[in-house]
Amino acid sequence: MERIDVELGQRSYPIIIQAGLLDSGAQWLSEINTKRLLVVTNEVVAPLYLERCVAMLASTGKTVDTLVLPDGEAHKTLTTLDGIFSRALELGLSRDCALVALGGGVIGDMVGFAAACYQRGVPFIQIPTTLLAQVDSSVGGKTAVNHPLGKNMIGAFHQPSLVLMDINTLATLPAREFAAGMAEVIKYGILWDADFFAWLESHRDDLLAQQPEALNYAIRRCCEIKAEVVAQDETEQGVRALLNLGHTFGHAIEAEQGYGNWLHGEAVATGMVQAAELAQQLDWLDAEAVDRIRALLQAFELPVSAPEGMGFDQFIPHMRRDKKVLDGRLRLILPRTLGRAEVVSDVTEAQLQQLLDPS
Ligand SMILES: NC(=O)c1ccc[n+]([C@@H]2O[C@H](COP(=O)([O-])OP(=O)(O)OC[C@H]3O[C@@H](n4cnc5c(N)ncnc54)[C@H](O)[C@@H]3O)[C@@H](O)[C@H]2O)c1
Ligand SMILES: O=C(O)C(=O)C[C@@H](O)[C@H](O)[C@H](O)COP(=O)(O)O
Ligand SMILES: [Zn+2]
Repeated sequence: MERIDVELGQRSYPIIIQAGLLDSGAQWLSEINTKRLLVVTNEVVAPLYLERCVAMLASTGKTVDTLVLPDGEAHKTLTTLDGIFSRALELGLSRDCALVALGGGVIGDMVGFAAACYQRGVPFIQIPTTLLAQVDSSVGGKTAVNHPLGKNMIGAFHQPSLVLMDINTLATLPAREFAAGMAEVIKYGILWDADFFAWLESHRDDLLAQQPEALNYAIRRCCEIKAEVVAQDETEQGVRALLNLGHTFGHAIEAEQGYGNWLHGEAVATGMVQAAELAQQLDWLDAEAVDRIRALLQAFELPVSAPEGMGFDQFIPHMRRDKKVLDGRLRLILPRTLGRAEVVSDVTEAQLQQLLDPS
């Protein structure tokens, strides 16, 4: 069992990583001061894990209700959120309830946002079941839904009270979703920890085979980094923006292609290569480092170039709406070297055009 604490004063919480936790996690609920839980999941995860999750939660003596949502990024909307509120109200849940997110990042982001809003805020618990959710989205309290004009545009910072990760749930994850999670894993190596990046390169085959020790280490290291960054800067006033490496380009791809057509991790993989290429253009990063980033992502069969037909004119309207824009200026996260990223606010549109419309 691994325990990592996200240190945020009164909003601190533990991340517990353990195989089998879906059945054995009840002890961690003792500090959640509520008698009623609403578990929200989706139609793919429900048949796999809902019954076991409910049995584990109910063994604490709490009353457990459920809600099963449609699956997919296209449903990460205000309309779906309204369904969560309706279910909670129909059940008569008051402020002393807690919501439980059982699923990937889409469920986690929506349930977290519902918890931030329902009766002006109730606690929530993350039980992430995708690699992406375990290494990234279940930690740190960014919650949101999408808007047709932009990713995660409507949301709130609302920290979970507990994160329970059962790595056994990854056994049922489709290969494409596993790869998408690896994009965010590789992100931490590029932006924060060069040794971790090198470890990922040298354990590539173990990770591709989903060898448990390698997977466990990768998940733990990502959670440690995310916990450290979030503890320093909960609401992205500074260092937390680095976790957005590749996302200005990536979110543009997701929105432009239609939510769900490119997976978040796939779009971020391409966005990180674009950020690395831009850093090379600025003489920050040498060609060898860019090649290493590209090669590691490609080893997991992640895309490393923009979708067909998507150039400067398609990227730029989305990029101008990015949440990091300040005073009308784009702020991009670029790798300075492998293992260190920085916020840059003086990239010109001409430089972006050179990157996005090559030839
Ligand atoms: N809040 C954050 O800090 C943060 C960080 C990164 C990403 N995100 C968000 O997370 C979302 C992406 O999350 P995701 O990649 O987990 O996608 P997802 O939630 O759509 O899950 C991927 C697919 O796997 C299915 N699934 C989930 N668990 C499974 C399991 N154990 N076995 C089989 N199938 C399973 C899901 O139903 C879905 O079809 C995006 O909306 C992204 O914006 C948020
Ligand atoms: O936790 C963060 O901070 C991140 O930026 C993590 C990202 O991987 C994640 O996709 C996040 O949801 C993006 O945030 P946004 O503010 O750009 O919507
Ligand atoms: Zn992300």
